[in-house]
Amino acid sequence: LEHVIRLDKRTAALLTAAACGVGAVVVLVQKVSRHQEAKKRIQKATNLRTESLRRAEQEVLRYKQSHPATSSANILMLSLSELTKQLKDGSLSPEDVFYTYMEKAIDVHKKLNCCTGIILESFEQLKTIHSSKEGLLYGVPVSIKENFDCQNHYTSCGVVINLDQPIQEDSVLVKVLKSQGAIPFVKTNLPQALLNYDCSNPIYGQTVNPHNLQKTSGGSSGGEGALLGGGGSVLGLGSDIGGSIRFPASFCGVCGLKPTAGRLSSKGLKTILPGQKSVLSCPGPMAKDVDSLALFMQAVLCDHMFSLDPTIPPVPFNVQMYQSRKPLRIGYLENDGYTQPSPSMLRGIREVKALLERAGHTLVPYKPPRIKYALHELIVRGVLADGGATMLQKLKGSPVDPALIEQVKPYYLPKWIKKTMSFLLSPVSPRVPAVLSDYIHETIAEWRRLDIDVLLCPMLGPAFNFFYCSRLTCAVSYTMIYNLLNFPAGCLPVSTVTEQDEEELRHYKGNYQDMWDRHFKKAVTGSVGLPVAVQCVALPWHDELCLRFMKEVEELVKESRK
Ligand SMILES: CCCCCCCC/C=C\CCCCCCCC(=O)NCC(=O)O
Repeated sequence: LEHVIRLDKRTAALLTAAACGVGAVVVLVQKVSRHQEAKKRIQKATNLRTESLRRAEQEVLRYKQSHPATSSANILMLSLSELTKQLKDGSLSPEDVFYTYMEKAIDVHKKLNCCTGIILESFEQLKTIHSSKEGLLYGVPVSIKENFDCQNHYTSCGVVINLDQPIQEDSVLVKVLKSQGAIPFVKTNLPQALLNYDCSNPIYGQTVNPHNLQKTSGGSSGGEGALLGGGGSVLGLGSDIGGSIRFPASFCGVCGLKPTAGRLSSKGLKTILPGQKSVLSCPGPMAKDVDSLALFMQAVLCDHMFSLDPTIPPVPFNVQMYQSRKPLRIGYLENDGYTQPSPSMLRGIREVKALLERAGHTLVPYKPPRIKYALHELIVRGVLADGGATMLQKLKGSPVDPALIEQVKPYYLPKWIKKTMSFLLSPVSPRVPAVLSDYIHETIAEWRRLDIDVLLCPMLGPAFNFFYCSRLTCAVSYTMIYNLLNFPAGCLPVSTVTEQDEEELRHYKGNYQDMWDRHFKKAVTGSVGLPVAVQCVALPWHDELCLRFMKEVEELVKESRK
């Protein structure tokens, strides 16, 4: 009997070992085949991009040979309002404008890797564009961030799992832009899974900054920022859940508006956390000047959008509010108490504050109520309520991009470890959760108490060195708070980094003097000459007031340079 038991034990051990072996082989085979599948999909997507660029380049060459008199340099110098005027009165042809921007976009892409593909259908659209002459954007080539659905193109959001089928239908905003005579001509790059303010993914690679190739363009609408900053587009469409329109605008020296979420249609705009409602994502324009942002808003806030997406309040653009010049009471913020601004961010605020005061506005110091609570309790717990599980789901079967890895490492930890770490770290780390409350109304009450119309606050910058964005999620404090509050917020360039700013950075300590503060200092080091921006904010649904404030800052800065 003993012999039989011993034999049975041995058999059981052998069978268990064999089962484990088979299991391991199955897991390995699955992993290898997922990896192969991912490689195939990436190859297919990049081949499509290369082919679209090749065909577009050929078409440009053909056009240039038959139209040698086209004055490209002159077209590229025009602001959007001048361009639309000349297209309308016929002094410029849509063909000349289209081929000029197509050539320039390809050229900029070759330097900055900012496009995920050319929208070849735009060549067809150009042939019938004369029927849209009444449109506010007649003949204007517009660049589109990759996460907006465009018929026949992928909407990957930088993740391989989404490289499944090309999209069947244009997003609402793309349809509306076309009906206003705009020509969506190129799709632009973004970071893997969108929840990052760098601009790199395993499909299309890293987009770099037009002012310094050693810096990131910022993200997530980083392809837009780079293309616009490099002069390859005059108007772009981005999206923003934490600053993704404003970061690349700031890093690349262009303007961007995150409108009130719900003002523009998000139908056909892909996000990585569908159903997450605590912090709202929304589409918005990016361009070289504030008037272009306003023109975009005026064009898309039309009956066509309201009928394609009846969830959007049918409120057209308030031109009167945009053009008003009545003196404002302006709250101003120098340091939110969370991320200490870099010297150039702070100088930007102080210089603009002085210009606004000289122009007759009243400036009132402002501090966001309970910033740590808003960031930790409301934003982190809202966006990462599932411990990052939804995001990790999207990364399955594909390499994690080096520009994202530091951010997602903690998401991979088992739930019990995350909970224990959060509990254990709370006494030692000042940057870990607090309590809940009705924060939006508390903030509005503070605005009412101070009697302020708008807010001037720092905009993160200058452009970061590579691989720092994923280590510095805490630096979204100046932008993501307005997604949480759902206040419209825009940013515009006001200066460039000086030698003096760089010198002062050597003494930067940060509000906490912790690991993040040390990372921040390294992230913005070596930035002389790069753009410096400020952020302008208004109350919900007052998008036109936000733009009007931005416009005034833009004019005052321009005037001060004369
Ligand atoms: C430790 C406190 C930090 C406060 C905020 C942390 C929130 C953590 C979650 C993820 C990081 C978010 C980075 C956001 C970057 C901008 C993303 C964006 O706007 N994407 C656009 C879009 O999704 O359309």
